[in-house]
Amino acid sequence: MSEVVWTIAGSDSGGGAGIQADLKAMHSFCVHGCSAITALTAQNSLGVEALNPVTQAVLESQLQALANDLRPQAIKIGMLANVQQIQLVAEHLRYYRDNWPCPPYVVYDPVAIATSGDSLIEEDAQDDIADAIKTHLLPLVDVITPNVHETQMLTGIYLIGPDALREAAKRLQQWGAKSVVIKGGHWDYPQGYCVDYCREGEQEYWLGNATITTPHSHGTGCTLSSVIASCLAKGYPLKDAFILGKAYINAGLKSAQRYGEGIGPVAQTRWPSELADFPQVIEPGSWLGDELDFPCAADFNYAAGFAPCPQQLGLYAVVDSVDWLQLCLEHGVKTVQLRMKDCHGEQLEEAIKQAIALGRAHDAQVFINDHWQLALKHGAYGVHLGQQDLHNANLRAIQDAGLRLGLSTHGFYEMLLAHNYRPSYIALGAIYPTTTKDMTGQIQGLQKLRHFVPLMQAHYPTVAIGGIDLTRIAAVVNTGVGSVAVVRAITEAAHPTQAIAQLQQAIKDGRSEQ
Ligand SMILES: Cc1ncc(COP(=O)(O)OP(=O)(O)O)c(N)n1
Ligand SMILES: Cc1ncsc1CCOP(=O)(O)O
Ligand SMILES: [Mg+2]
Repeated sequence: MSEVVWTIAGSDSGGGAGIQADLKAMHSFCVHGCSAITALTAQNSLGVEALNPVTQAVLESQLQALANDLRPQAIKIGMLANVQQIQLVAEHLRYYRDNWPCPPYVVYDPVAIATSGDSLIEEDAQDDIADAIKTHLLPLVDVITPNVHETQMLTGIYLIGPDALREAAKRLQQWGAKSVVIKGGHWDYPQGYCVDYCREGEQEYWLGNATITTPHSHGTGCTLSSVIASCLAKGYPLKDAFILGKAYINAGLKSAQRYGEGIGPVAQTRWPSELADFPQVIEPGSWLGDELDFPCAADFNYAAGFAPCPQQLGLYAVVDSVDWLQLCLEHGVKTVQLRMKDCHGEQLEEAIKQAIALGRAHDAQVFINDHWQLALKHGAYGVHLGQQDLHNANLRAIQDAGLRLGLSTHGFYEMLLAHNYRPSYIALGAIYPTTTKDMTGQIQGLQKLRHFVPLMQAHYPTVAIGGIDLTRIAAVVNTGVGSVAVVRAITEAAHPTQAIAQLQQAIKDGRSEQ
């Protein structure tokens, strides 16, 4: 059953923004959208002709009907036309928070001005509205998604550079919003780029892409916040929800069309699957990172990438000893990783040397986990690193020495971060629960793997890892993933050599069915 998401927002008679956009975006992300309408705006592509807020009773009755039967996993709030509506919605949200066993995520897009430049709040009450938002609504909001104008209107901070965005986001958090996404669509900093900022608790990250030039951008704010709400409802972390929202908007801007004589709507497409539509995670040392003055110590060459490895890595055995490594190689496994967590000093170095030599003797791809210095020293085929290692390892040295680099990822944000480095392969995990490693909160499931593979495999060899065994391997291979990495399916099998043969056969069978 799909998740339920509400939009509490205004109707746009022109069909491009408001609840019309929200419901279409929710449909694209496979959730069931419900609506409580705050105003029946009279709009077309040229502007807003009337606001027509509904009465308190009309709004109240819609919220009651939904609460009685269709409890949501997430609520997106858009246009609230006046102070009374803000207070009413806040009262309801407080009730859900205090009384429902699973209160919904609340995503608030503080719509104040339409793309046409027209106001969407009752103009004589602007200050009162801003005060009511801060006092009543923000303490109940998980994510607020203002654009630069709305951020300035709410905080009074003029957004001249990255530090001003940080300060404004902190201020919105002080008023109660847990996370803040500031949309850079109107920021144009650096020129020709759209840079968005997210502050989640104490953490911050920046996403950027070249500006997509089209006049037809009506409804982008409504759409982005609806996608974020839908993805939160589906269990994605905010980082991934934000990225999926950006990719959806980028794809929509690229195919936006004119309807009417003015500003057309962003197109509502489908779940994004083209890497070219995804934003870049901006890191220190990248061009955008330099433009934003991110402090940078390393001189990594982002453009150069890492040496390639075969597109289909096949069965990928991850083992913790040279004996296991040898057994796998002798039984035809061509991709093996030495993952030794409790071995140090000379013993570790000796094991790594032997593993590299065995890999060469069997003409196989042997990756060394974690110990990149020893892998470099002894000329390994490749190194496998986790996301945390990216900031400690000397990636430049690994790159210059021609070693392959495999990177772990756990979702869209980490995939895009990995993509910055142009690694030799990208792994996604854990697909299923596993006892080999604590992956609490990081179980991806098959559905996410189904999104990961088409996005990545035109660009990288892909690997699925975590909890995969003979009973699950067919479903995993069916996603089109290039390689299946396993630990226990081999090392805890009653007959490991037989298990290797069966796993290899399952991969072969799965491929021939594709
Ligand atoms: C193929 C493959 N994918 C992911 C991992 C996990 O690596 P990492 O994140 O470095 O965690 P540890 O393995 O070091 O616990 C992997 N080893 N192999
Ligand atoms: C190292 C690692 N990284 C993500 S899941 C995992 C463990 C996979 O082990 P198993 O195949 O036994 O579930
Ligand atoms: Mg590691």
